Amino acid sequence: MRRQLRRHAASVAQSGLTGPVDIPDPVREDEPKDLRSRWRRLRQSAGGTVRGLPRVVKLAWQASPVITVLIALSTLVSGLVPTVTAYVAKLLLDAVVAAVQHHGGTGRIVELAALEFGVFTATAISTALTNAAQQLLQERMTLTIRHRVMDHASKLDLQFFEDSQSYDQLRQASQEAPQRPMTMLTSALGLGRTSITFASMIVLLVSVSPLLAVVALLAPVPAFISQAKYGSRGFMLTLLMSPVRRRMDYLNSLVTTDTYAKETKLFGLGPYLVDRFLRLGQNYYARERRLTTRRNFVGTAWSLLSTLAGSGIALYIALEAVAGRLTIGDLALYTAAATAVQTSVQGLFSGFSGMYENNLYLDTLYQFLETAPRITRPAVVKPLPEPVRGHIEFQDVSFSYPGSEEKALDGVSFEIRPGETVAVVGRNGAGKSTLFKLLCRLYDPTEGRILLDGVDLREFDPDELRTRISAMFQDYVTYQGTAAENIGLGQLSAVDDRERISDSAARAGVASRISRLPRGYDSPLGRWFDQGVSLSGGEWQKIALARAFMRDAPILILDEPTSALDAAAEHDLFARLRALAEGRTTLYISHRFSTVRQAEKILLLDQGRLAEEGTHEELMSTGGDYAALFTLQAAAYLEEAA
Ligand SMILES: Nc1ncnc2c1ncn2[C@@H]1O[C@H](COP(=O)(O)OP(=O)(O)OP(=O)(O)O)[C@@H](O)[C@H]1O
Repeated sequence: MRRQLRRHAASVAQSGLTGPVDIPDPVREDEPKDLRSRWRRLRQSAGGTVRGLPRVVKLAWQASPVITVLIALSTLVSGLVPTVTAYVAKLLLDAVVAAVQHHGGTGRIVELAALEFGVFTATAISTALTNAAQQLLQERMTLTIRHRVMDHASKLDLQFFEDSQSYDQLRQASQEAPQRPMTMLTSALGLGRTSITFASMIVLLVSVSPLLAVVALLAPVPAFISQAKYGSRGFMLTLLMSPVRRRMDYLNSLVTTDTYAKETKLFGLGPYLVDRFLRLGQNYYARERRLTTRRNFVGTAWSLLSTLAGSGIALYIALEAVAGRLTIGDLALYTAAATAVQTSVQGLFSGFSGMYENNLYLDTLYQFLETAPRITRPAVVKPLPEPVRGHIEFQDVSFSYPGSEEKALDGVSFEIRPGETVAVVGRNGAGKSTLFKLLCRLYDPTEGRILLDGVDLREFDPDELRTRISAMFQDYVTYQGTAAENIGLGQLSAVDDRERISDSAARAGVASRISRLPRGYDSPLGRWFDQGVSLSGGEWQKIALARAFMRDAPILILDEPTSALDAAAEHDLFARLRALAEGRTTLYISHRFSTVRQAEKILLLDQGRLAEEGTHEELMSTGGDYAALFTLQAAAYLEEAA
């Protein structure tokens, strides 16, 4: 079923922004015709349904053994309650009839009434216990799972986050899955409770009349069949609709989120997006309505058959009671039992389908938890040299992103001496950021190797290695925290070290701006929280730079550090870069050649290959691509100046 659904999901309304809003019918696979293959299919889906159960029980046990036992016991009790209640009611009725007929003897009636009171009290207590236990277990299990998901996500490779399929898995695992194990457990408990009621009722009925037991069992079959048919269609529809719902959520966020508001207004997208949302919603509703109406009408027709059979039997029993072959109590018992059996058959079905659906979600959760990071500590860890000198060597390094044929880096070799300042340049998509990611060991090269102080990066502990690198990426984070936190997070151990934080801010050229904030370093930044200060793009970039400067690491990596800075701030930063980079090996990416020329070495990448390497003067004199690009930019400035 999953494969089928995935096929359809892909064909629904493409990107969601344009294209058709129709929702195709789920195409059902050819139904198996012969009995044996039907049986096999039933077994498969039943197997798939209960597969997840042991894992869930284990989770519940880990979350709280006491509550788990309590829930199991109360399930047993509440499963028996309807049968015991029906039986006591029968005894009571029989006693009443006997008393009426013999005019007197109310002692037994009082006893039975007391027993009935006892049963009701036990029911109320067990229901209250079950509810409380379920709520508590829900909280604990959700917490346990969210913690496990978060913990696991924090250990996964960057690749996992940059790949859309696995990222989807993560979203599902963190948003959908945490509630599922408890829902699964609740379904399973419901199933257990219903099974107990069902079995005990049948036993009770057999004791009254085996024929009645058979009839009571057969009467709900038509209703069961219609439930099964429409129930599974409903589930398929829900899954088929999930990409549609996701699209609707996306459209909704485009119109209601601050970051999109500017463009939405400027391009006049509001009415268009609202209209798409509405059309998708109407389509969705129409499908839902069709299924719901059919399910209810056809379901009712089928269950009328059951009602007919049940009423016939009730009449038969009534006549038998009149004839004195059955008691009034038996009549009452049958009525109660027939209703209970019918409800439990429906309960069994919905329990099964609920478990089936939850199991699909659980599969995703476990798949996610089983994903192992590839970039891990080697079996034999080489300790990092003390101190790290920062001698970097790329030896014939090639790299393709997973799932991509193209090489983002292709046979790149170069060497950077300790303490050298290197600029990496090249057109968009040339592979500059990729080179940085490899150096931080966020990915491993597909071919070749990268050496730090003569040792392959893969021989170090990756976490240790990263503590020796300060980096600022192109898509730096703007944390919704105070100015001090935004900077201090660059070196967690010094997050409270105000002196170091203000020193880093000064180096990034943002100290005076922070001092002008209402509460200085304690001012909250960003608009998510009350009284947060909105910074400009360039100011945020300086904060990110300050964060990179927090770490006193031997390697400094800056990916377009001045892309949002004004000309004066950029000039100021590069004028000080020498001092800032003192004693560290520094690599930076920049598209502005005025800032590149002062680097001790320039690497020009072109479509993943290292096309040119040297100082500004050397590259200018060779008259290659660098010289051409430099002249192009310089000419533009000169023209403007002229
Ligand atoms: N996560 C990714 N998955 C697949 N391909 C990627 C990924 N990131 C980048 N690429 C591809 O790798 C190539 C190099 O990208 P990279 O980001 O290294 O370029 P860049 O030189 O930094 O470009 P820019 O100057 O635009 O920042 C591009 O063709 C890009 O499409």
